[in-house]
Amino acid sequence: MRISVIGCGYLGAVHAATLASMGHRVVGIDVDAAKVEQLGRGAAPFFEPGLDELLRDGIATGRLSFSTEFADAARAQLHFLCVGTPQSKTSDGADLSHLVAATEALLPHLAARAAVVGKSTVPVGTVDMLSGLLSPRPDVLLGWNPEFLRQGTAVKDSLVPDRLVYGVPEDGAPGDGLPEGPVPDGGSATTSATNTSATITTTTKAGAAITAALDAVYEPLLAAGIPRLVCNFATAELIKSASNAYLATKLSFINAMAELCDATGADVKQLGAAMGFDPRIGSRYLHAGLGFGGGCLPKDIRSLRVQAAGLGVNSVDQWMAVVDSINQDQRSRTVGLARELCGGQLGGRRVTVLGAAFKPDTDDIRDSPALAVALQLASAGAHVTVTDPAAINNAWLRYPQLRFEPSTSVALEGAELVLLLTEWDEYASLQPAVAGALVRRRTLLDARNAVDAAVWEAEGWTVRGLGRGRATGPRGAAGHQLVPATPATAEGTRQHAGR
Ligand SMILES: NC(=O)c1ccc[n+]([C@@H]2O[C@H](COP(=O)([O-])OP(=O)(O)OC[C@H]3O[C@@H](n4cnc5c(N)ncnc54)[C@H](O)[C@@H]3O)[C@@H](O)[C@H]2O)c1
Ligand SMILES: O=c1ccn([C@@H]2O[C@H](COP(=O)(O)OP(=O)(O)O[C@H]3O[C@H](CO)[C@@H](O)[C@H](O)[C@H]3O)[C@@H](O)[C@H]2O)c(=O)[nH]1
Repeated sequence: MRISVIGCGYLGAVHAATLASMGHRVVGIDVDAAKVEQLGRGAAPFFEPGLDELLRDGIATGRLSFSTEFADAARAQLHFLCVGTPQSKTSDGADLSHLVAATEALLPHLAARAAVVGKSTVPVGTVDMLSGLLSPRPDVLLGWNPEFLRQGTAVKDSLVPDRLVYGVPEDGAPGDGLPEGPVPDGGSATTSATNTSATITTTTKAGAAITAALDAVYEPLLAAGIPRLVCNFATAELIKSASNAYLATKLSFINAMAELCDATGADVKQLGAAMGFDPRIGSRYLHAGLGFGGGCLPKDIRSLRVQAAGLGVNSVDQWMAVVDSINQDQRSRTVGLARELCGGQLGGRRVTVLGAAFKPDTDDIRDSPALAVALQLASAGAHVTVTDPAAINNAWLRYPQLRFEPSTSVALEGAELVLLLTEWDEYASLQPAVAGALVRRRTLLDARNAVDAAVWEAEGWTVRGLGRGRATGPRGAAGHQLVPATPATAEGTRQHAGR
């Protein structure tokens, strides 16, 4: 099928490349000329394992191209909207201006009976709003197909997703005005609902047509048995928001338990592992630490809050507020622990931060917990050096006030405190003896609970994690906590009493 992908960022570029790998002819459209130029050369404009190869293959076969011109999407039978829906600059809600702009720019170029399918994460009601924008073209199909890929594993997640969700028009809903005629790519107008028992059979003509079109797009995935659920627009919009809200809830739950572990001497790693053996709970997203960041979870739970509050659903509003607040607290708790490990005074201390990306295997620094902590340490007067295997350029462009160093070894030189804030493999597997020879004081705040503290302590390090009980230090040694330059602050004492 001829397909366009509008918006070629972390989601769209991967989506375009994987669709081309499935045999479709794909044109990616983006307003960012530099990004388009890079993608057109088969080079990913961001760090995503496996993407470069997929782009190169797609371009070499002639099936994949990129452009800044919406007119180049005119031959596509199906258009995927993948533009950003960031947090609004003026509220906690989602900024839908990119979606509106992209839809308006696409409108004059839509072929007869083309399909427009959104993948961006949106608040409930967005599809109805876009349907209004597309009303001059009642022949055009509209659907919503939320995406669940994770950065760092985006290629694999796209090629082997857990499920496919199709939001389609229901009886009488906007977008159900499909006139008589063929549907894109010769898809049948009857819905085949054999792929999953969870499929809701749609009876509307437009619903059947968009389902058939998406079935044609995802044919190899459906053939491999990937579950596919067909539902109305509101359900599709909410499935995505609810999924991210649940993941965020699980993370804030285990991080709240980590605080309880610190207050009681329990160990959150053992606690999470033991809980995870229960299949009703599951072990994933129970890794306690500095908390979640990125371009998705934080803004999506805030958007959900705003939606729920607007609808008078206070339970969800309050729930998300607590999840967000626990997550933010992990950052200030980490700064407080750093202060404590520096003897109550961060001013003038040489601190090395390992990690700038919001998680390993990406260069994305959107709402990065690591950088939020680094900034707080710097504003408290510490001399902070940040290192990261992939995200230094992005971080430096965004926060030129911080000092960045690409080499881990150089970054560690002379450090009085090391903070492990993004658990890249190369940090989790650092040799404590090697690192110990570089630093001034062997004190590690492992805010991702990534290293084996006992191994580090055996090399003379004082190691502190989140939720690992009380501070540990090398056996038989006095430890390496700094003597307070000035008495510990009231804030530090209050925050960390009982740990
Ligand atoms: N990043 C992920 O892992 C992921 C996963 C699932 C869903 N999502 C959702 O997908 C959407 C995109 O997220 P992202 O992380 O790829 O964002 P991103 O910022 O990396 O990419 C958005 C792209 O859209 C382009 N763009 C903006 N306005 C445009 C316009 N009018 N026309 C054409 N292109 C335009 C930007 O230049 C940018 O390249 C968001 O709604 C996000 O919540 C993201
Ligand atoms: O046990 C864990 C797992 C994750 N995290 C943190 O949680 C955040 C989010 O991680 P992850 O979900 O892997 O990253 P994303 O790429 O942001 O993916 C989420 O957001 C995407 C955009 O909506 C969705 O498509 C994905 O399904 C959803 O997992 C990161 O800061 C991680 O460090 C933890 O602290 N502990």
